[in-house]
Amino acid sequence: MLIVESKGLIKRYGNERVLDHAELTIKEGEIVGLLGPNGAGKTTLIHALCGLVTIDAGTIHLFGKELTGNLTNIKERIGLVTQELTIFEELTAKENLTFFGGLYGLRGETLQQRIEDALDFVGLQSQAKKQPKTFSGGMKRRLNIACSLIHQPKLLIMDEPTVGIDPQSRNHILEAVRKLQKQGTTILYSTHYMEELQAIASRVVIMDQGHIITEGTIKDLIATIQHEEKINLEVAAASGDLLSKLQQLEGVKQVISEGNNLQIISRLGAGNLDRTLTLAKEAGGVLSISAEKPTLEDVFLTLTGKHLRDGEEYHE
Ligand SMILES: Nc1ncnc2c1ncn2[C@@H]1O[C@H](COP(=O)(O)OP(=O)(O)OP(=O)(O)O)[C@@H](O)[C@H]1O
Repeated sequence: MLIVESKGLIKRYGNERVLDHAELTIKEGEIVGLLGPNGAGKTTLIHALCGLVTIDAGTIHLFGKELTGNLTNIKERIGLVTQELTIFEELTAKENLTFFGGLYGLRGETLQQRIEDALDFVGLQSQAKKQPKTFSGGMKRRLNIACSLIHQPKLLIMDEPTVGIDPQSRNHILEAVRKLQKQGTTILYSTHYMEELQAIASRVVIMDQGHIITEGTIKDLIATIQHEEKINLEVAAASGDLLSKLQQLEGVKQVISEGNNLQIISRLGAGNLDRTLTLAKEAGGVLSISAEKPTLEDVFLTLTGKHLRDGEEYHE
């Protein structure tokens, strides 16, 4: 079953088309990664899917129903983790969850059980009675996620949930996302961090200038780009003779040397690792070697001509 189906979405701010025929489908049980450079329209798309911005044209179906008119029945099945924190700093973690649970009509024992489950899910059980103002940035983000899970949504939409957080909190969040998927939740996950998608996404959708420019599994996306293989080599002695022999290997496009560090760039599939190693050993020995395969970052760069935003330092 399709949980999300948007067709021909257009959203204008002034003369700018922020969404320009954005088409997105998400099947039940998928974790779909949403990637795009700054300003691509990801947050606008997410807000449109949650009914938070009105669209100028197009249709959105969630759980098979069109997102128009009375939305309560649809909205209660969605959880949104916003980019900005939506928790109350002066309330304890438990009081925050009680508040958000109350908004969904949860009461009594059910609410208490959900609060425990939500805290457990994000690894904050021991912090239940503490105020978020005493938390690290990562703990606040985890509480923010717990608040959006309290009503056990069938579709969870996460808009850059790990920006600027510590590695431990990031791992907690990725682990929680995997667990949610196993429990049957469908997830749309927007991020700038390729390695997160590598770890969790069933499928990746790349967005630029208001529309989806490509989508597929990470493996399939990488297979679509013609790329080079790179071998990085540190040798005992980078003689002119070695450089010229490496240059003559079949499929080698370029040999870049910087002291005893060499980078050999070959056509994809040239399979020069063994031959490179043999030549370097004959020339005096190899201190280190590594091979680089094309990554999702390369796909992104090829398609958009842009780098993703540099990863921020985390701050506590
Ligand atoms: N309320 C608004 N009024 C006017 N312009 C807006 C508004 N909201 C977004 N925009 C513009 O729409 C474009 C897309 O913004 P959006 O936040 O959807 O991008 P994004 O892909 O989520 O970017 P980021 O990765 O930086 O969060 C940007 O040019 C932004 O300035």
